This record gives sequence, structure tokens and C-alpha cells, in this order.
Amino acid sequence: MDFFQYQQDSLRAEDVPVSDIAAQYGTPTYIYSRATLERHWRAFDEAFSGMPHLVCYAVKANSNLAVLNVLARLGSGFDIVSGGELARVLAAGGKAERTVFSGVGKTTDEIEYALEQNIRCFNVESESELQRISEVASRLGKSAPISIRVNPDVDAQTHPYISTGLKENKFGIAIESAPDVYQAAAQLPGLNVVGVDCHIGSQLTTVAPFVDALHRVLALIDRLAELDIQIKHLDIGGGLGIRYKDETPPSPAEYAAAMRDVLTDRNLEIFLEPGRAIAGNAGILLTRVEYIKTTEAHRFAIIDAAMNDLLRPALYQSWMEIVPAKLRSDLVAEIYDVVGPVCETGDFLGKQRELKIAEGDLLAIRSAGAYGFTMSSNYNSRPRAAEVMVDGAELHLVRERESIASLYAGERVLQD
Ligand SMILES: Cc1ncc(COP(=O)(O)O)c(C=O)c1O
Ligand SMILES: N[C@@H](CCCC[NH3+])C(=O)O
Repeated sequence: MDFFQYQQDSLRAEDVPVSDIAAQYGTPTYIYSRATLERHWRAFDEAFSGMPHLVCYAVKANSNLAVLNVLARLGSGFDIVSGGELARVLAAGGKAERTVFSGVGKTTDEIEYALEQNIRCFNVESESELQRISEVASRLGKSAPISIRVNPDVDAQTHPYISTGLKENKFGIAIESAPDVYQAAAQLPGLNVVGVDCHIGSQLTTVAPFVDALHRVLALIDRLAELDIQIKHLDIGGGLGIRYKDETPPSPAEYAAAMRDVLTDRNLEIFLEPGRAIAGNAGILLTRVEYIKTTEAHRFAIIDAAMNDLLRPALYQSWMEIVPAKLRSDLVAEIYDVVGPVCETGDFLGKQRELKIAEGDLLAIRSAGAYGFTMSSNYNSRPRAAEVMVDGAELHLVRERESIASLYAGERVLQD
């Protein structure tokens, strides 16, 4: 459920016609709905009510300060993967004490920064990283709270690029070697072993892989207790999928129910790291049809958004729903390949879409709130899109469209 619906024949973001947003801020523009973000965050929070838990929104999905701020006001925690993401969380009013630090390549500078800010926990992904955090914490006279991210070797049944819990993936430590690594961690100075972490992949559409992974991780926690290592929290990661086309992912409540069934009588605080399920359907990308071009093979709708604005179709061949901002009855439907202006054959947003459109019309690419703007680039020297947030009838510009001058502001030519 989201708040991008048609009223009569015009698409609205909450109470604002998206055509008004195009008139005010131009296109391409990302539009976020505050009500949808809040609703989705609360769905997770309420689904785990009655057991100690912390919803740590995965910042990589959408890191706009306004998005983070809306969630911080609800009391959200955050899952970060860089010093840059931590700086964003803090700038948006989030708390380091409610933030966990994931990722396979944390640098010394990032570890120092996170320790100075009193990060809630490092999700450690290798033995070398354990050593590094121990050294940095000891040097700073700090104790670093750590979890080890274990790789339970379960198949998340998702796109191979976003599956992370298999033995062949670069993430985490094999669950069989985890007891030894935990014992080593318990001996290292400057470390405080507090948790276990597990994230098996993204855009999962069934609960079975989550449940499977949970059983394996709980068995590890039992083994650790036998070794006198007491685990206080379990981070079950993110990964719950959303509907882009015809997927039927479990709701946060169904996901939580399945996890709760397995977690009964466990004295553990549960951390969650949902990204897509909170932000995905809270955003659309608004774009305009520049040209319609008919060749022998295809009819193309060439739009002013491209793979640099929204990479998912080009990178994963993802299907994103594309709808007109105004439903027209004066045109016949045609089949279009919806493509951007970037000089790559892979620059498409959707293929073989039936649409009633003409040049100049506005289109909305739905479910673009997660891994949309955050994965955008300046390829082909294209300024990145503006971002706006709608709150009822109010419209807020939350990131200006980039200027062309800003694209090369940090560059220098040789002096001779
Ligand atoms: C460690 C970690 N946590 C959380 C997430 C968020 O995943 P999702 O957006 O699928 O909920 C990811 C991305 O897959 C991740 O790598
Ligand atoms: N970027 C991916 C998800 C990757 C998840 C990051 N761990 C997507 O757009 O679907």
C-alpha cells in the first residue's frame, strides 16, 4: 500500500498532483511520500512489538536526509555501510547509539569515526577486520561492541547479484567457523562481543529462507552459550521484498510472525535492517517523454530519465512499473520500449510496455524509492535528479537538481 494513487485520471503523490511537481521542479524528479515511509517503518516496528527490538533502516536504500529525518523522528535505528552514511544519519538527527555498522571493507578512519560517535555495534565480516577494530579501539582506549556476520549458506532465491548468504558470496564468516572466530574475538583487547548478525540477501519474496537462516543462527547462539559466550542481540538483517510486478512477498507482519514462531523463549534483543520494504514503494521517479521514435523493429518512448538516474533495469534487468501521470482516452495504446538518452543499449527503463502516451507526457516509474537515487550517477555528464517529499498537501524540495557546473567543480586542468 502506498500513497501514489489516481484521482479521476491524474496521478497524485498523497494530495499533490504529480503534474504540479513537474511544473514546479521539472523532470526527472524523485518524489517521496512521507506517509508511506512512516506507515512502512511502523509496520515493522509494530510487527515486533512485545519483544525487545530495534528497526535499523538500511540507509543505502535511500539516504536522503529528509527520509532519514522522518524515520529518526519515529525513533528508528539505522544500518550503515560507510562513514558517509554515518555522517548522513547524524546530520539527519539519527543516533549513533541506535546505528549498526555493516560492510566488508570498513577503513581505519571509518572505524575510528564510528567509535568516537559511540556506534551501537560493528557487524564484523572477517577475522582481519576483527583484528583491525581491536587495534583501533585499544589505541583510542575504547571498547568496540561487535557482532560477527555469519554466512548461513542458505539460498535466498533472489537475483544472484543481490544474494549474499551463500558460501560463494563475499559476505560474512562461514557459520561452521563462527565458534572459533567468536572465541578469538572474546580474547582480543578492545572488543565487547554482544551479538550475532546475519543478512542473506535482498528482495526475498518468501519467508522460508529467513526461517531457515534463523534456525541455523540460533543453533550457533546455543553453541556459543556452551562456550560461555553470551549473546545479547541477534541482528536478522534486511531483505524483505516488495511487489514490483506480480511478486507476492510476505507483509512485515507475516515475516515477523514467522520469525517470532522460531524465537519464542529466547532472551534476545532483535535488530532488523529493512531497506527496500520501507523506502521502495514510498518513492516514484517522475519523467517526461521527450520523443517517440518508431523503427522497423520497435516503437521507442525516449524519456528524460535514464540508467544514470535509475540503474536497476540496466543492472539487474529489473521490471519497474511505468504508468502515465494522466490517463488518456484520446489515444490508442501502443507497445513501447521506454528508454533514456544515455549512449548505451542497456539504457532502458522498461521494455514492451503498453501505454497511451504522446510526446511531452509525464510518466511515473513506480517503486523507485529504494536503490533509485542512491545508485544514480553522473554518467554522460547528466546532473542528478531533484528529490521532493510530499507530506499531505505540502511539497518540499529535499534535494536540488544538480547544476551542470557542479559536475566538474572539483576538476582541474593542467597549468602548462
Ligand atoms: C547488511 C545489509 N543489511 C540490510 C540490507 C537491506 O536490504 P533490503 O533493502 O533488501 O531490506 C542490505 C542490502 O541487501 C545489506 O547488505
Ligand atoms: N541495489 C539492489 C539491492 C542491493 C542490496 C544491497 N545489499 C537493488 O536495487 O535491488
